[in-house]
Amino acid sequence: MLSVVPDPVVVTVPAKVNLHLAVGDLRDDGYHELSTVFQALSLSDEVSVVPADTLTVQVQGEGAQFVPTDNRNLVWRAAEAVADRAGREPAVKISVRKGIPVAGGMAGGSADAAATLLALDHLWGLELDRATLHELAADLGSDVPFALHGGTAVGSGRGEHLLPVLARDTFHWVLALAKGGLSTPKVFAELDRLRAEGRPPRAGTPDALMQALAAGDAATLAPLLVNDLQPAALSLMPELRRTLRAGEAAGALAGIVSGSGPTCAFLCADEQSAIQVGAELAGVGVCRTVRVAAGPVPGARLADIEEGR
Ligand SMILES: C[C@@](CO)(OP(=O)(O)O)[C@H](O)COP(=O)(O)OP(=O)(O)OC[C@H]1O[C@@H](n2ccc(N)nc2=O)[C@H](O)[C@@H]1O
Ligand SMILES: Nc1ncnc2c1ncn2[C@@H]1O[C@H](COP(=O)(O)OP(=O)(O)O)[C@@H](O)[C@H]1O
Repeated sequence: MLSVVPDPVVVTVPAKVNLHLAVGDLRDDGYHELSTVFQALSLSDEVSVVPADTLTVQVQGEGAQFVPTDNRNLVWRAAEAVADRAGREPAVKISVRKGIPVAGGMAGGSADAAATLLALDHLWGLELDRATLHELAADLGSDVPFALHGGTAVGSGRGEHLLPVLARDTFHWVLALAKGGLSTPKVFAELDRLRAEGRPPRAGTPDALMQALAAGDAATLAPLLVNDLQPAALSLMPELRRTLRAGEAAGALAGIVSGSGPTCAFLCADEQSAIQVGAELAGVGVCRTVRVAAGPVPGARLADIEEGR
């Protein structure tokens, strides 16, 4: 008898950069109150799911050797959460192809979790509504709802309450991927330590930044990029100062640490400039590798299997 191997459900999901990241005080639940503007970038992971006897996870691609394949992987937890909601066993094989740097401040694990929610919803024909997917996402991590959402959005609370932001046109970025990673909780803890010593200053409101986004004006946007976690990331990884200086010297409009770092994101005037900045930055040895990306792009979405493969 012929056994039919079902087609996998494949979802692509973008990385994010925080254009504005204002970190409030530590809350009783161990999280910091955030006010952030996220933008989804054209650097993505791909998550495939296929029915299997038991839940397994495999990871390949960029930094795969640093990613756990057991229940510490966010895709594992996402699968259990959807299965629980559907009242069934999480009997699937999940394959993750990483393009987003691991522990890079670009929310790769969160992206994979969001992709898994969408993929299993489709595989199991659940037709969960957006609100349910969002609720499952927020339970998995602060950045997971944005990975579902994509585009450009303001996040509040832990980052899980989202409102879309109008961004005209496309912005062009160069990403400098670092040699190691930074742990998100350690970077927040370092910020608390620096603040206890009375430094550094806190970001204000993102009103002017939102106007620059609506106008699609990269030159106006550049000096408004701000990240309260940057001093903490630089304190833990001082060599990032050189990376930031090198990107600006290469012609970027501005450079910023992405989220909790250590990836540095450089906003460029246009695509041509991004290609030039990327090439120059790659040549000066201040990072492991560079990527050119554009944003905003949509959130997690089913890959078009007919056309794509
Ligand atoms: C900093 C940001 C900015 O977008 O992203 P990354 O740069 O890590 O990608 C996020 O807030 C990270 O979100 P995410 O990586 O999902 O974090 P979570 O799993 O929810 O939290 C991990 C840990 O980080 C700290 N944490 C996280 C979010 C927050 N608002 N306050 C915190 O203090 C807490 O110690 C928490 O236990
Ligand atoms: N699917 C996943 N992809 C990447 N990292 C994951 C994943 N699941 C769990 N992790 C763990 O989460 C940590 C943070 O990863 P990641 O989401 O890539 O970075 P960040 O929180 O800086 O945006 C990693 O060091 C890894 O151990």
